[in-house]
Amino acid sequence: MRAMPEGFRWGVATAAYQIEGSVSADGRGPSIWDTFSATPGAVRHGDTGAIACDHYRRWKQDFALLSELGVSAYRFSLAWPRILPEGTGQVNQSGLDHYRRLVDDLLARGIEPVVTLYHWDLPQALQDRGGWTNRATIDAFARYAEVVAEALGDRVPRWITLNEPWVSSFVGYGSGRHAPGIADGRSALLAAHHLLCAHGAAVPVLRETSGQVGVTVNLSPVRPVTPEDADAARRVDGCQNRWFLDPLLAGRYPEDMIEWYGFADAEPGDLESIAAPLDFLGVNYYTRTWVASGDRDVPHPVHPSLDAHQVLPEKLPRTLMGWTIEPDGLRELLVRLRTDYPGLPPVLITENGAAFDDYVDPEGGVDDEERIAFLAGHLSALADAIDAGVDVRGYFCWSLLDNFEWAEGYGRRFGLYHVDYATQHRLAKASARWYADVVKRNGLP
Ligand SMILES: OC[C@@H]1[C@@H](O)[C@H](O)[C@@H](O)c2[nH]c(CCc3ccccc3)c[n+]21
Repeated sequence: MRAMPEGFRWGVATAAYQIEGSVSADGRGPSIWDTFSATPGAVRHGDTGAIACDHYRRWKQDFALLSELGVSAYRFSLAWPRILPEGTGQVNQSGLDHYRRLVDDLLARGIEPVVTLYHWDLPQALQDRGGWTNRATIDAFARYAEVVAEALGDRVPRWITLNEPWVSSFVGYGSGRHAPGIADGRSALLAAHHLLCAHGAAVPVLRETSGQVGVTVNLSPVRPVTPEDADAARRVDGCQNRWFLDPLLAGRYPEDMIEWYGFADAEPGDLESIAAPLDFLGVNYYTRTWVASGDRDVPHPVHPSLDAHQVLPEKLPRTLMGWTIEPDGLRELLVRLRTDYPGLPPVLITENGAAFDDYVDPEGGVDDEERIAFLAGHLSALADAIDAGVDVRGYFCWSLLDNFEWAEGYGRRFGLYHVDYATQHRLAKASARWYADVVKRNGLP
């Protein structure tokens, strides 16, 4: 038995654009993901979030699944375009009312709402003015945080300002593989900086509420495939991990990367604002990053697209996303955080999970043993990190439901519950029953 500490929070996570659907209902405005997914070739099979899991209408049944799992917390995101359809200006009360209902139902179930303000669905109207490359978007985000704090501030116990600023900036503005589909290195750096500044502007606003405040970053330990790749690996670590951890936790950008990028867009006061004290750090972990520079160095300044540099050692098992299955990477990254960042606040694992080729068998079940093994391995590694002294307060499995997996569309299933998109029927996979037992025991059997 690997028991987690007393009071450990067990949860599952989702995000608005990936599950809600109803993209034009009740005054919602368009987001950059509505625009991007409607762009031919942008998303596999031309999939979009227009319907998704129809959660905007089926949320009450889905919340019954949370009670079935017995989770003590549920992480989800608010759709900025439902609350401020133009990104700024007029507030849409219907949008706020929807999320008030969700939060109140969770509280009535004894489930802690952990609310992400921004999980990639920037209002298109803001992107029309440059989006995250426009410094004005910082103020727009701060105003959005004020509107949300006023509406929900008395009943949300934990706020997450941003989900994964690295993906929003380097994948959305650097590689172009995510919305808004821009492939420009300098835009990626500007977007990353303004996202961090937006986080810094929102922290004091959310601190006025009764809730704790944090931010979620995706972290991945970086390994060189051969010793000759060590420099390239250090740069990928600098881009993917340190470019966000250093400002957030130490109030500075990493020197080696400032030089590598020639970055000079921080204004006086920015870094102090970004480094606002956090009540917790959200960490999303999925895999290690393997880097082979080969005859090319890490391209300047964008994070190498995963295909070009993710030369995966053949011997390692992979998920359907092509990501290596490396549970010990979770322990490794948490111990590194504790070692390298003295200011590290308590940690929440705000995402961990995997996509496998789920199959509904003739008896109507999904016996996803690979997912159970994946989760068990990562929870064991998490227990090792906690035994090593890392202060981890909770774990959120990605995801409650199969959902819209961004550029991969619906072809990649991460859910504990299988979704038949033709009927919207939810079906508990074997992993859902397994996870419910882990939650009940407060640890691995
Ligand atoms: O890909 C699974 C999940 C997404 O569905 C979540 O919305 C997102 O927060 C999330 N982040 C990561 C790791 C970073 C990453 C995201 C997308 C593409 C490549 C790497 C994996 N996931």
